[in-house]
Amino acid sequence: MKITSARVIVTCPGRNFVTLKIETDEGLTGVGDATLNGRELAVASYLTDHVIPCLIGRDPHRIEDTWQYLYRGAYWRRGPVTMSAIAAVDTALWDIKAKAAGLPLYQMLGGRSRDGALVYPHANGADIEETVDRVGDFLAKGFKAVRAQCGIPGIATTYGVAHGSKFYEPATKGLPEEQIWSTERYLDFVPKLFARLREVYGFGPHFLHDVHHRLTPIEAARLGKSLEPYRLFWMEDPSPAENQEAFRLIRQHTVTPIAVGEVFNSIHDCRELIQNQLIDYIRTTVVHAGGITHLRRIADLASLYQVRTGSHGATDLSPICMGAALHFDVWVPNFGIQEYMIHAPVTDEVFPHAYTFQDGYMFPGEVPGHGVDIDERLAAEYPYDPAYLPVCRLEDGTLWNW
Ligand SMILES: O=C(O)[C@@H](O)[C@@H](O)[C@H](O)[C@H](O)CO
Ligand SMILES: [Mg+2]
Repeated sequence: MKITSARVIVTCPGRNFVTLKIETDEGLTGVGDATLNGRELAVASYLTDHVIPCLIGRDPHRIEDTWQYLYRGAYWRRGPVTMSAIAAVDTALWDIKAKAAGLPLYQMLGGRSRDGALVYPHANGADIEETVDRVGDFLAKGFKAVRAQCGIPGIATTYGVAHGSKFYEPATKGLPEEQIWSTERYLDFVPKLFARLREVYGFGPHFLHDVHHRLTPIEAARLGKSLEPYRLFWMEDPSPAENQEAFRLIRQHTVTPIAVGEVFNSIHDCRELIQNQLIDYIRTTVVHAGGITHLRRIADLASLYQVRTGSHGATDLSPICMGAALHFDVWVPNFGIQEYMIHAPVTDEVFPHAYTFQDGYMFPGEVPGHGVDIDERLAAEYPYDPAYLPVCRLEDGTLWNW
């Protein structure tokens, strides 16, 4: 089999997505997600201008060799743009390989380790009682784990909380929105949210919380300690992780489990965190961490240290990434949980998919490949619409981590 053509499809059904479609001389096609929120066209150009010309004529079955060719062959290694582009190729090739075998992708990875993947959605509200109600809505739908984020008194805009009645969505149209942050107000407030959630729902459901890189290590340690009575499933991204060693300080102070890695793109970003057992869950994804081929390497390293997977699954990762992730999740031995921030109906229409949700779990489906496609005719009706992630400032104007 040979790759005869490949193209990038940029579309905005509700939000922007970048998709790579690879075609072969045997009529089999595969698709991969290449979406990098707020920097979409950089990956589209990387693929169109620099990667696709190298793919034509190659054997699509040689996934590992193609991965190495694009990683080592570029000379300039790693980084979110490069690794998202490689991921798109890798995902599309796994899709083709599984379709050629007539098998769902998880069978190509080694078969099922479990029936379905435990998932968590996002509940958010302007105040504690609204957040408690939103969590209740998800529990009523059968979810067994829910992430809770809440507006903080005295801060106009809080990470993870919707403006008005619209669903929360990270990127906004126009130039980056500026948000204000107060660590002091946040640290005082968050334990009250989880105290109330445990009071209302008891200790049956799993609760998760995303700090979104806002704290210094000692502040993160304080938050972890103050949340211990509420037994969170995890505290996510408590502090920026460029300095992996910094997590030792957090770890020494608290037994609240820690999840990190949605912004990582390489095994080297998390090697020390994993080998020193400074985290409990690794959140690298198919799209931003070099595809299934590289994610598998990260998960295997993590398994040696009893670190489990908890892949990023926000709406800015396309249904193609979600489909591929679910095949990975039902296979990977050291699975923890999968994020499932539910896509808008218009997104689902453009990306028809075989995956389903039932009683707190998601199932990748049994169709050959990863089970997600793109309706190109419909996609063309939603042209690219530039949007940016917000930026964050402290109350005195200092630029901070969003
Ligand atoms: O855990 C999460 O889902 C978040 O951290 C993301 O929504 C993140 O803000 C976006 O993916 C950024 O594009
Ligand atoms: Mg996050």
